[in-house]
Amino acid sequence: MANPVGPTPIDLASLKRAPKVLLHDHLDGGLRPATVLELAAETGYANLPATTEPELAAWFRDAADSGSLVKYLETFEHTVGVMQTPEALARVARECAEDLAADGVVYAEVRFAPEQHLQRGLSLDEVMEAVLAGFASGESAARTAGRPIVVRCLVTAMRHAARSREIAELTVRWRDRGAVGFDIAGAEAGFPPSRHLDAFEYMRDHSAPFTIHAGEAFGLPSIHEALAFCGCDRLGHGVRIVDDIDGVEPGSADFAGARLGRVAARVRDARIPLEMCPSSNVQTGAVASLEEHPFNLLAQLRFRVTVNTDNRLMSDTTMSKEMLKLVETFGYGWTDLQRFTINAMKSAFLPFDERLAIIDETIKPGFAVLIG
Ligand SMILES: O=c1[nH]cnc2c1ncn2[C@@H]1O[C@H](CO)[C@@H](O)[C@H]1O
Ligand SMILES: [Zn+2]
Repeated sequence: MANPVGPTPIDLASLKRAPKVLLHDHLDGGLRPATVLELAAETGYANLPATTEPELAAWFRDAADSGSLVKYLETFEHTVGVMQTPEALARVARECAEDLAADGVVYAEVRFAPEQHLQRGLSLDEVMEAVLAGFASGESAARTAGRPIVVRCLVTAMRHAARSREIAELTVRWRDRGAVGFDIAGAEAGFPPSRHLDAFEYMRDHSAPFTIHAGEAFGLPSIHEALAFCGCDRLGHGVRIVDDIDGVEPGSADFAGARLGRVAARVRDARIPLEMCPSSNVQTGAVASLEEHPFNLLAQLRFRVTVNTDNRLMSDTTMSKEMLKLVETFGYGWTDLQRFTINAMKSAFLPFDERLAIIDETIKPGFAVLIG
């Protein structure tokens, strides 16, 4: 129904009502601080760097604010450390679905690396079972609370390790039970995507999609490899694609003279989705500040940009907060936010008919109310 008084002002409360789509969110980067403390007590994890909820929340945010991806990733030791039992994994997954739904996310792909959750003897399949059961239970709690959400899982392999082929097989094994795609994550410099070619070949051989963290802490060659050698369907971050665009001054709003190199042109022409995570990129030093984030340049040049959280705990963020930051920095309105949201839904690893239904039945009507 149209809003008789025109567009709703954009603030955190109205953004929470907007139907949002999240493609890049790490399960082990989104725990509630209180849950980290409780799980540590329950499972006997003794290495937490703080003992109260506010101190722990601040510790994650400040430690992640390091300007270096490698240092940023060190904070995951403590979240992964408390996610080693089926009960803990299921609880974290359930709360993740509930928290996203409460923020107005209607579709989410949440990723994690099963190989990091074997410290207490679980098998890879037991880890998958616990996490997917947690998502299902979170979905049903959200439905009961009147905020329905669809949550699917992306299965990540760690790029410094050597289990990616096995993880790709795990993904395909679970694909009809909620695992919709595969990913590689972890430190990027020194660990190029081409180290994991056999995993990507396995995915392609099984007609199964994957995304690759590329162009975050390392430059254009990483993006080129991810596309040309590995054949990824989406790019995690991909911010360094800006290195292949000339003719625009950093921070300038004049995009008319932009010239795209071959890789950037390929990304735009093939409509390769970019999973952009603004706050995370500032924390890891991938960009110097939000003002200098290439999100707006890429959006204006009509790359298929999407808005994501990456790690809600480390960045003290939500989808609504990421959108608010973009609105405040670049002056976006509801129609821009709707475009980014539809970009994301079109790029999801969900079957086409299900994507279309969410766009037509949830996203467009939800934004229509706000646009007025
Ligand atoms: O922005 C990122 N870049 C690369 N790796 C990441 C990022 N955020 C999290 N992880 C890594 O992915 C693992 C599985 O979820 C996390 O444990 C963390 O090591
Ligand atoms: Zn990530």
